[in-house]
Amino acid sequence: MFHHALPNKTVIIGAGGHAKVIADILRHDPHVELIGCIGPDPSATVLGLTVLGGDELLPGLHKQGIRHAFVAIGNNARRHALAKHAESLGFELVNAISPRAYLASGVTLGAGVAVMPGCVIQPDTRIGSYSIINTGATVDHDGNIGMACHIAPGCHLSGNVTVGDESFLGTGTSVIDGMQIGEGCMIGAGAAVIRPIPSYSLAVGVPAVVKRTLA
Ligand SMILES: CC(=O)SCCNC(=O)CCNC(=O)[C@H](O)C(C)(C)COP(=O)(O)OP(=O)(O)OC[C@H]1O[C@@H](n2cnc3c(N)ncnc32)[C@H](O)[C@@H]1OP(=O)(O)O
Repeated sequence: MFHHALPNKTVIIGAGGHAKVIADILRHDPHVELIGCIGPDPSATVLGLTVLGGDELLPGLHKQGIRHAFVAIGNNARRHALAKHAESLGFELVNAISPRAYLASGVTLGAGVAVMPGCVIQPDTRIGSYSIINTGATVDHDGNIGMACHIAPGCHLSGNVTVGDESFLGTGTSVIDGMQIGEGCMIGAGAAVIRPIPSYSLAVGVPAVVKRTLA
C-alpha cells in the first residue's frame, strides 16, 4: 500500500520577474501546490497565478493552513528580511530547484534556495538559505555561497570559491579558484574576479577592481 502525501499549499512572496521564474519551477514540483503570489498589485497575475495582495496577508494565510512559502524577490537585503519575517510567522520556506539543474554529490542547500535551469553545482558545495543561483550559472567543487546571495545568470565560479552573505554577482561574472568575495558585495556584470574582494565593495571589470565601498 503506497501513501502519497498531499502537495504542500505554498504561497510565493513576490510578484515580479523573479517570481515568474520561480513559479515556472514550482508549478512542476509534485510536492507543491501554488495558491498565489504576494505583491502590491492584486489586479496582476504571475504565470496565471493570482496576486492575493500585500505582505499583511501572510499571518492570515498561515492561520488558514498555508504553511509553505517561497520568497521570490530579487533584491538580496529585502529577500533576506522577508524570508526571516515569513519564518517568524511559522512558514516553512521551500526550495525551488529546476529539474534541469545538476546538483552533484555532497551539495548542501539551506532553505528558500533557488537553482534555475541550466545550473551546475559541483560536489561538496554549500548554498546558504535564501540564495539564488540564476539561469545557467555554475558553482564548482567545494564552493561556499552564503545566505541571501544572488549569483546572476551565466556566472562561473571555479573551485573553492567563497561568497559572503547578501553578495550579488552580476550576469556573467567569472571567479578564479580559491577566491573569497566578502559580504554585501556587488560585482558588475562580466567581471573577472582574480583577487579577493573585501566585504561591502562594488567591484567591476576585467580584472575586477573595487570602485567604491557600499555604505
Ligand atoms: C535574471 C536577471 O535579470 S538577474 C539580474 C542581473 N543583473 C545584473 O547582472 C546587473 C549588474 N549590474 C551592473 O553591472 C551595474 O552596472 C553595477 C551594479 C556594477 C553598478 O551600477 P551603479 O552603482 O549604478 O554604477 P554606475 O552605473 O554609476 O557605474 C559606476 C562605474 O562603474 C562602471 N561600471 C558599471 N558597471 C560595470 C560593469 N558591469 N563592468 C565594467 N564597468 C562597469 C561604470 O562605467 C562607471 O564607471 P566610471 O565611474 O568610470 O564612469
